[in-house]
Amino acid sequence: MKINKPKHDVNPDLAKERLKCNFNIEEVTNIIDGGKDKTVQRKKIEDIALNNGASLDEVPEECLSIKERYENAVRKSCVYGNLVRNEMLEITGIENFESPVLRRTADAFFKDISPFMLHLGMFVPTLIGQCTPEQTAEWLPKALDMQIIGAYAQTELGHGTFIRGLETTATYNPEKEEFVLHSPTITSYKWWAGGLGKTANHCVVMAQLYTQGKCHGTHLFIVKIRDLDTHMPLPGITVGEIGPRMGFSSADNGFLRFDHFRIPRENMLMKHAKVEKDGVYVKSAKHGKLTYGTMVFIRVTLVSEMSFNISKAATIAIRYSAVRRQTELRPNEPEPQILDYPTQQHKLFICIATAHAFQLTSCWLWNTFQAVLADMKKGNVDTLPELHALSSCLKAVSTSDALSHIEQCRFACGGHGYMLSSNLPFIYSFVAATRTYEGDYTVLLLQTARFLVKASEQAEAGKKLTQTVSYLNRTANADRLNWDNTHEGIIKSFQVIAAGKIGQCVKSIRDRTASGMDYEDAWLMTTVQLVGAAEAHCRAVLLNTYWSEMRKITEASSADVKKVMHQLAVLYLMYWALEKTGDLLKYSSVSKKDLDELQRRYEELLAELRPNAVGLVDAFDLRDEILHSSLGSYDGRVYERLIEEAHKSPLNDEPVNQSFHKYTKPLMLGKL
Ligand SMILES: CCCCCCCC/C=C\CCCCCCCCCCCCCC(=O)SCCNC(=O)CCNC(=O)[C@H](O)C(C)(C)COP(=O)(O)OP(=O)(O)OC[C@H]1O[C@@H](n2cnc3c(N)ncnc32)[C@H](O)[C@@H]1OP(=O)(O)O
Ligand SMILES: Cc1cc2nc3c(=O)[nH]c(=O)nc-3n(C[C@H](O)[C@H](O)[C@H](O)COP(=O)(O)OP(=O)(O)OC[C@H]3O[C@@H](n4cnc5c(N)ncnc54)[C@H](O)[C@@H]3O)c2cc1C
Repeated sequence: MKINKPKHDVNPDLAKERLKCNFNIEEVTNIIDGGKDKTVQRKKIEDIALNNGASLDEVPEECLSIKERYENAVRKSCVYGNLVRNEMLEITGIENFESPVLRRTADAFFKDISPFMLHLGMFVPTLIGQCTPEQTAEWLPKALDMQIIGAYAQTELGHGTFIRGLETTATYNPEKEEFVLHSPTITSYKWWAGGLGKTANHCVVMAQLYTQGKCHGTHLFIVKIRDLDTHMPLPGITVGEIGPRMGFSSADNGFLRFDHFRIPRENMLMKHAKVEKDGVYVKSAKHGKLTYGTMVFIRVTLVSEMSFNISKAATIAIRYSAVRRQTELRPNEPEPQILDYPTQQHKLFICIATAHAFQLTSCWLWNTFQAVLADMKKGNVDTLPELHALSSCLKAVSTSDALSHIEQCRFACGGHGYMLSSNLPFIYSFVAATRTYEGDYTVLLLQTARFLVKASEQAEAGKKLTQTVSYLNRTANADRLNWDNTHEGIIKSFQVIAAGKIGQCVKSIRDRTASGMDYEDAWLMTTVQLVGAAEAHCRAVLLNTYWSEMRKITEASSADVKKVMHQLAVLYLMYWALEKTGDLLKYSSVSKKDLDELQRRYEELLAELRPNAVGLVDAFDLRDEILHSSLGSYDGRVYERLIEEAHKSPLNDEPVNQSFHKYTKPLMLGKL
């Protein structure tokens, strides 16, 4: 495999680590990419991005003012967008505009985020999923060619989670064959939409549809908000940026208010429902929630996005841990590499395993999503509820796990991990948002819980369940599982934990309704348990999917690769078993002795993986331009880079800052 040769000598400790690696790194890279041809394609696309002005910053993004950051991000987005349009999509195929490879190369341009991300990330997918063929022909080519730039404006100041509570109205006027968009209250301001504040000239808007005096609930509309030539907001539109945030600092999340703003009837996205010229409302959808389709799509893609973010953080923290030496273990011996500490390995090796677990699960979820889309094309929506339940819990758990693992990576890098130049704070604040957007963690787990409670009742009634909950058919009446200290035994025990928790929720709801509570209150009182049950179900799905997909995908691999991939998956199983010992004790016959044995094996496994740690993160094949990290570069020049980055601070532009003469000196002299 062609590696990008470092310009400098590699740090000797890191070089030694690479000699220790006992498997073929390229083979693992190919597995992660989904095949050798995909690796070749990825590298080709990365070359295009990296040879054409990536990392265009003279001054680090974070040292710029809010305005400069935004303007710089727009400049780079245009260079990048042009490359996507003219060169990269040629390779991926236009239908793969959401390819993870494009997403990955975007990181070479933006440490933080592109103001155009939501254009490709949500606007275009909404057009694809919600337009009639005529509307698709009208809007999609323009959007893909970036003749129009869009945002996705759903959330309002008053409501994000509860979509049915949105207040923006779209009232149909049959005389003029127009919808009138209006924001009737302060809480109905559209709020948060990425790229809306300053960049977009169009947006998809979710609004309550009124026609013939009746509200038909939320529907989607495409709205031109700015003049294409002057970029001035159109009359009736108030639009702007919502202000500084924890992350997303180079983008322009926006607000939007409509004052009786008129759009043609054809601008309602009419794939699933339409309003006829005379105002008659016609619903063609076989399922009530198809207008939520873009959200399901993004939730599916976020699982792979989390794998990518964990792999970046793990690469940084593990390379750094090989270079960093700290604390004398024995007198007169060199300080050990911090990677030699089992506590460090405990923080970090799970990150490698989790990146693999999420990658394999995301491929499986993507295939499930495609199968559901194919069913829906044939008019069958029966498989949608299971997809919604799966994508909801996997989005919730993958974003939440990614966040805590990335935080561990930062902890693992000590003080230097707190530096923006390490890139860990950027990765962390980006992922922190994913736990909230596209459906908050708790809210999405409660959606999965609704599905699980129904499934549990069906299992009780002897009905055969769909694949991801079929374990309820086998375990619904099981009291306590006989502990079986094998890999399959651990997976089964997680299924029993999930079944036990779901069963307990059903019982709590029934007990509460039996004692006179109405169903809504009984459900509400049980929500803490329901969130736990949905999380447990998600863990069972993740463990089972990772294990079975890993075995499938490594069937033809070399013995060494098989071994290390197997070790990672076992580490993942053991890590979660040890994290959930309380649940295991409650729902299985596991003993203290069994758990002690599991702990011992886990610690041995950390030591077995230790020589391959750097090789495993090298296999993620994240080029320095994508990692943007003073701590995680391939050559391990950690200290040199920290000093180089320090010199870039604008505060070092002059030896004495003017504030000394203005304020500090007068204070010192008592002349303030
Ligand atoms: C061009 C230049 C280059 C630029 C460089 C860019 C480079 C980029 C390269 C590539 C791009 C790739 C990008 C990939 C990364 C993507 C990043 C995206 C960033 C996204 C930013 C964030 C965007 C947002 O946040 S948008 C807003 C999202 N909002 C939400 O998610 C709201 C959450 N709330 C809900 O979903 C719902 O309100 C709810 C589900 C909680 C409740 O809905 P409800 O009240 O209507 O329903 P009920 O609870 O009553 O349920 C009734 C019934 O319906 C079922 N249900 C609910 N939802 C669904 C569904 N979606 N599908 C199917 N069924 C559903 C529910 O289960 C109930 O069923 P029952 O059977 O139980 O009745
Ligand atoms: C960086 C970022 C980018 C975004 N981009 C976009 C965008 O491009 N377009 C767009 O439309 N939106 C966007 N959003 C908005 C985002 O989708 C919402 O913030 C998100 O869906 C959460 O909704 P909320 O803010 O209303 O939270 P709330 O619903 O107010 O949640 C607050 C708390 O209440 C809890 N809660 C709420 N409802 C329930 C319930 N039923 N049961 C139990 N607990 C509950 C939640 O768990 C949470 O702890 C973005 C948000 C962020 C942070």
